[in-house]
Amino acid sequence: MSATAPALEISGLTKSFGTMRALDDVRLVVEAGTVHCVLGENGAGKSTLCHVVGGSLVPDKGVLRLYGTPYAPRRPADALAAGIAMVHQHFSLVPTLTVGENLRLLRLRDLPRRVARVREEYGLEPDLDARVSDLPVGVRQRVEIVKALLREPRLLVLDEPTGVLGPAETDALLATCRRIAAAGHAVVLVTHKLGEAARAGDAATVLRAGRVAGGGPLAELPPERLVPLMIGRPAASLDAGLAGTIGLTEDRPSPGAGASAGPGTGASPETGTSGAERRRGPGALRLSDVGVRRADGSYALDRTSLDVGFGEIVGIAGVEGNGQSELMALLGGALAPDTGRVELAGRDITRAAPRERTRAGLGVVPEDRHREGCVPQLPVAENLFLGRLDRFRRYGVFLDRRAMNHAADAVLTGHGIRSGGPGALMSSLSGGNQQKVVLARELALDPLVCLAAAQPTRGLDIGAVGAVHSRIRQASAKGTAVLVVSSELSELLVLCDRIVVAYRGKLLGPVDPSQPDARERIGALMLGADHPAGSGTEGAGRAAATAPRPVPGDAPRH
Ligand SMILES: Nc1ncnc2c1ncn2[C@@H]1O[C@H](COP(=O)(O)OP(=O)(O)OP(=O)(O)O)[C@@H](O)[C@H]1O
Repeated sequence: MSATAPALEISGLTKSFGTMRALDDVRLVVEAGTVHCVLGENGAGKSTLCHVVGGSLVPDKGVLRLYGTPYAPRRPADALAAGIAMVHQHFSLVPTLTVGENLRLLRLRDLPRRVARVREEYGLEPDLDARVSDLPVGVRQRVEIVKALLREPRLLVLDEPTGVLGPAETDALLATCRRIAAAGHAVVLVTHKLGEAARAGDAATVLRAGRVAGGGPLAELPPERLVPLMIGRPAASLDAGLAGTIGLTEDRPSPGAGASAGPGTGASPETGTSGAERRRGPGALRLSDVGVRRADGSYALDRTSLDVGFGEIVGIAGVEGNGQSELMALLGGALAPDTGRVELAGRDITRAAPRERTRAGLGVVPEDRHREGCVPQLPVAENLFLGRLDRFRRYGVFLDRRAMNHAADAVLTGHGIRSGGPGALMSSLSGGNQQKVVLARELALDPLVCLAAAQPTRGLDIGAVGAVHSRIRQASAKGTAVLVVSSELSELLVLCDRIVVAYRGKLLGPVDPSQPDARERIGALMLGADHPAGSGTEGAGRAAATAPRPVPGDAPRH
C-alpha cells in the first residue's frame, strides 16, 4: 500500500445487462481520508457501481485499484477480505433471528470487543435481543450499518443509507462517515440528498445514464452546478418546495399553500366549489378507535381515530416506531385491529382482504416496497397491473400480454420509469424505478378514493420527487383523500393540508403547516406534548431499539 495512493481508483468501468449499459467507461477516484459522494438520477448506475466494488457483480471491462494495489473481486468475500464493507439498499439481515444472532453470523473474532468499540466510537448500540422482524426499517438499517462497522473497514460503501433514517440518525450516520474519513480510511456515499453531500462529502462524482457527467471537490460544486449534471436541466426548473425535500434549504411552505382546513381541524369542509369532479368533505378514510396490540402487550395503535376528507392531504409525522408501520399494515389489509373500525367512503373495510380494498378504491404504497409493494420475480407490466390483471384477460382465462405490455409501455413513459421494458423482471429495475412502478400502479386505481403512501418519495431522484408531489396534488384536486406517512418533515410541510404526529400509538395534533411555528409545534408533539399521559422522555417507541435516540433539538430540523 502506497501512502499517497487513492483508497479506490476505478477506470474504464463498463457493465451491461443485456442491451442495457448500466455503466459506461466510468472513472472515479476516492482519496484516502475522504467521503466521496456518488450522485445521479434513478437508474444512473450508482448501485451497479457499488455492487462491482463489493464483488457481487463482475464488470465487463475496467480496472480497479485499492490503496494502490490491483483489485479484481469476483465475489463478495473478496471485497470483505480486502477490507471493504458494504451497506446495500436492500437488507441482508435474517428477519427471524435476533440482532445478536445476525451479528454472530458474521463469524468475526472478538465480537464483544468490536460491538463495544462501535458503541464507543460511533454511539451505535444495537439491542442484541430484539428480533429483526419486529424492528422498523430505520432500526434495521442501523443494524446493517453496525454490521458493516464491526468489520472495521478501510473502505465503507453506503448505497443510499439515509433514506430510512430520521434526522437525528442521519446526522449520526454522517458524523460516522466523517469519523471514518478522519481515521484515514474512505467512504463512498450514494445519496439523492444534496444537503447530505454538502454536509458530509469532500468530493462527488455524478453519473448520468451510466456515464460520468462530472464531479470534483464539493466545495467547487454548489447545487446550481450539481443539479444540471444530475438531471440535465437547471436547478431553477425544480418544483417549488423541492429544495427542502432534497436537503438544499430549510424551506417553509408558501403562505396559503396547504392551508385548507380539514375535518380534523374543526372547520367546515369545502363543498366542491372548484371543479365539477372535485369531491370534498369528511369521511373518505375514517379510523375510529382503532387499537392494535403488539406481542408484548403494548399498544402499537392506541384507540386511534383519524378522518381524512375527500380531496384532503393529511401527513403523519413522527419518530419511526410510534405506530406508523402498524397503521400502514392495517390499511393494506396485512393486519386486523384488535378494536375499532376502518371505513372507506362509509364502507366498513376493517377486515376486508387486500384485493377488496383495491377494488373499493384504497391505494396503498407500503413502506418496504421491495418486500410488500411488488413481486420482484414478475415482469414490470404485471407489477403495474397487480390486482387488476382481469382487464387484460380474454375469455376470462388468457392474459392478453400484447395489450398489457402496450398499456404498460404508456405508463412507463408517462412516469419516466427507466427499465428494460414491460417484459423486464421487476427485480432488474433500480430501487427508485421500482418505487415509481408501485406509485404509478396505486395512483392509477379507478376509483381512487384514498391513497395511503408511506415514504412515497424515498429513494427517488430530485426530478422524480417533484413529479410525484404533482401527481399526489393532482389526485387530491380530483377529490382523492391522501394520507402520507413521511420521515421528511419538509415533504409533509409542502404537501399537506394538515399534519398529525404519531406518538406512542396516538395521533397528536393536528398542525396547520402554513403556520410559521409549524416545525416547532411538530417537534414538540414528536416529544409527546399534548399526549394524554403527558410527555415522555423516550418518545421513540420501538425506534429506541438501536441508539442513537432522537433528541429534542433534532426533531424539527430536516
Ligand atoms: N440485474 C439486472 N438486470 C438487468 N438490468 C439491471 C440489473 N441491475 C441493474 N440493472 C439496470 O441498470 C441500470 C442502473 O441501475 P442501478 O440500480 O445501478 O441504478 P441506480 O443509479 O442505483 O438507481 P436508484 O437511484 O434508483 O437506486 C438500470 O436501468 C437498471 O434497470
